[in-house]
Amino acid sequence: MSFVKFENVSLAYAPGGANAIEDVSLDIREGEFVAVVGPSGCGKSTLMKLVSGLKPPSNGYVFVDGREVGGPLKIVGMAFQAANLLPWRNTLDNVMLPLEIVEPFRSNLKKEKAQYTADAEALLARVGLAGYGSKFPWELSGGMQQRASICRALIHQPRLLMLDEPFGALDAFTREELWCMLRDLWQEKPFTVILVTHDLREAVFLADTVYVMSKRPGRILVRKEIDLPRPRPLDVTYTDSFAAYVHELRDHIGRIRES
Ligand SMILES: Nc1ncnc2c1ncn2[C@@H]1O[C@H](COP(=O)(O)OP(=O)(O)OP(=O)(O)O)[C@@H](O)[C@H]1O
Repeated sequence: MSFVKFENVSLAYAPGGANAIEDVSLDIREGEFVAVVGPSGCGKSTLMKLVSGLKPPSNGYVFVDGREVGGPLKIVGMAFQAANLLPWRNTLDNVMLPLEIVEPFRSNLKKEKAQYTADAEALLARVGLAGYGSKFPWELSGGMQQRASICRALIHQPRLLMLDEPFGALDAFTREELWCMLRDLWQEKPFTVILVTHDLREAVFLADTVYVMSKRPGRILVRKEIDLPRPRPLDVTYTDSFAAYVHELRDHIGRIRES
């Protein structure tokens, strides 16, 4: 049974205008780690907006957890390329923000404040930010801000984590560190992930399944299962089988760009 299901979904931002994505069908099972790659403007972020209920489809149906999506979903956590931490809140208060918004946490906040704070501190420690809760975003490096942003996306234990190029602005070493952080968080307690990325190595290292989208209007051209054993150490990125997956995906993208 699929957890996220698209049935022949198209979306035109302007009524009657050109489609941003067209006739997209896909099935994602609960706990699956999916990466979506494709040329710039192919509709990857549009796909995210449809899953999270921020945009309704112009045609077709989007289902999450067996129900048609009809508005913003609370079982979703999101993180983007910019960490977007609120500068006037310290790191701990940034991480705890969803608990002030999402039910049932919001109603229980006063009663459970101590427990929620302990949970947020444990999550920060889990990603290497123990002791940084009282620091403000501008006192953290870019990689630390992004770690905190992922903690904020996960604090309300969403069943679906949506990541839109979360590591795109980071240097190569920090990026690889954060791949491992995400791998470990997911491995420990698998939630469903949809990761939009331009980085094919990132997609192959992290995902169970990689979808390749065409140029606008975005369609799903390829669905590739990544059959590398888990847990995946970073060293797997130096193996021939890893390189073969990356080359195959690069060939698809190359052909799309030429077409
Ligand atoms: N709010 C909007 N109004 C009108 N058109 C939009 C809107 N958002 C996106 N588009 C258009 O829809 C298409 C898909 O955009 P989208 O942001 O989903 O692509 P993307 O694959 O995420 O791009 P990138 O890789 O550059 O981030 C683009 O042609 C874009 O111009």
